[in-house]
Amino acid sequence: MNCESESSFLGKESYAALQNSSSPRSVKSTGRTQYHLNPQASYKVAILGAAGGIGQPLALLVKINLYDIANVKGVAADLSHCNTPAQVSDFTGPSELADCLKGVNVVVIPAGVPRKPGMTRDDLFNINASIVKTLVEAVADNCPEAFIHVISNPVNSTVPIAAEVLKQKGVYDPKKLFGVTTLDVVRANTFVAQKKNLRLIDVDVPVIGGHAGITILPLLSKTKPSVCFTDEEIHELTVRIQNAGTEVVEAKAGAGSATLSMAYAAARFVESSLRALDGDGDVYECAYVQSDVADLPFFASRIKLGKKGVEALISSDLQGLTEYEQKAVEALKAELKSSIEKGVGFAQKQSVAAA
Ligand SMILES: NC(=O)C1=CN([C@@H]2O[C@H](COP(=O)(O)OP(=O)(O)OC[C@H]3O[C@@H](n4cnc5c(N)ncnc54)[C@H](O)[C@@H]3O)[C@@H](O)[C@H]2O)C=CC1
Ligand SMILES: O=C([O-])CC(=O)C(=O)O
Repeated sequence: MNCESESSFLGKESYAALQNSSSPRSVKSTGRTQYHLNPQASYKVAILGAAGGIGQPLALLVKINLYDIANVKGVAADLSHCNTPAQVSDFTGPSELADCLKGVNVVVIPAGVPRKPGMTRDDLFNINASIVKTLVEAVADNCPEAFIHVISNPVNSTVPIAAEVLKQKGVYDPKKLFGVTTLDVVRANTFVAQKKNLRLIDVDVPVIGGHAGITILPLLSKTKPSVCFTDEEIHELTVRIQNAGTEVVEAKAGAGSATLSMAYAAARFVESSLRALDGDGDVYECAYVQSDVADLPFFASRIKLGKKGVEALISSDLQGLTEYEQKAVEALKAELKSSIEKGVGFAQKQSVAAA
């Protein structure tokens, strides 16, 4: 089955809700409250892992091509009754993956297993590394020009795996590969607004580094609007943001990790990507990408998104850091480096084994 969105990727109502409840800097900095995608344009988004805890609510917000190894027909049938313009199609199993990906502009990958209490994200490596590798190979074969959003954990390693796979296939464009760290920003904005009694819509905290434990580093000194924090508040907020995923894993007590907030965050990142593809010249998000801002090959920072993907890395966020933040940047480097090397090593070994 093939599908195409008729006008915008979200139904009018979902799109408006998302616009009103998220606060990307770009929207505020231009004084705009809403960006409308070109009604003549048509974009395709595929979700790989669409039957899962993240995939289903994400599909509600971004209903387009849904793929899973599990049956995704019911999810598609259910969503198809929403009176929103985007069409939804379902694809199940490896034999339908190529059809799902043909002509797609944005591929979102939440396929893989989630954590249970007591596990680290890295404990998911053995299962999720192969899943991401296989799916990215299919992306390389069927829609090599697409923006790729990697959600599957451990993101610090799965993104380098995806990069190696794309290199092996000869189609790597570092500007189009993203580890999705939007949830870290969403959490930082929420927790800061709560703590300081600010309007949520006004708050924007850049989060840099990676997506696990101490590699998640909110730059509270760069919060917009400018806010004064005590040292205790900075430490408490930083630790809460770093452990927020674990907070949800423990509260769910074995039933998985964050799904609804992740779907919300992923929909925001998809929306930003589509706005960029559509020609909006003012789109900024944080994401984990190939980078040169911190002596590591991959690093999360604010980026400017354009039609061709990453247009600029906003390295100025790393200047003028507080002593606390500088120490935290230095402290995260060893763990992030080792996660990157683990991902690269895995992909290279697999390639040698296959040769
Ligand atoms: N980047 C981030 O901020 C976050 C990342 N995650 C990660 O997202 C991933 C998914 O989480 P959930 O949706 O809660 O898990 P889930 O288990 O509910 O769903 C995963 C889905 O992936 C599917 N799947 C497995 N192998 C596949 C394959 N080869 N091809 C296509 N689909 C496949 C499964 O059938 C399932 O429907 C986990 O690795 C989790 O750690 C979760 C929250 C936040
Ligand atoms: O904590 C997890 O395993 C899922 C995740 O990445 C998050 O919620 O940030």
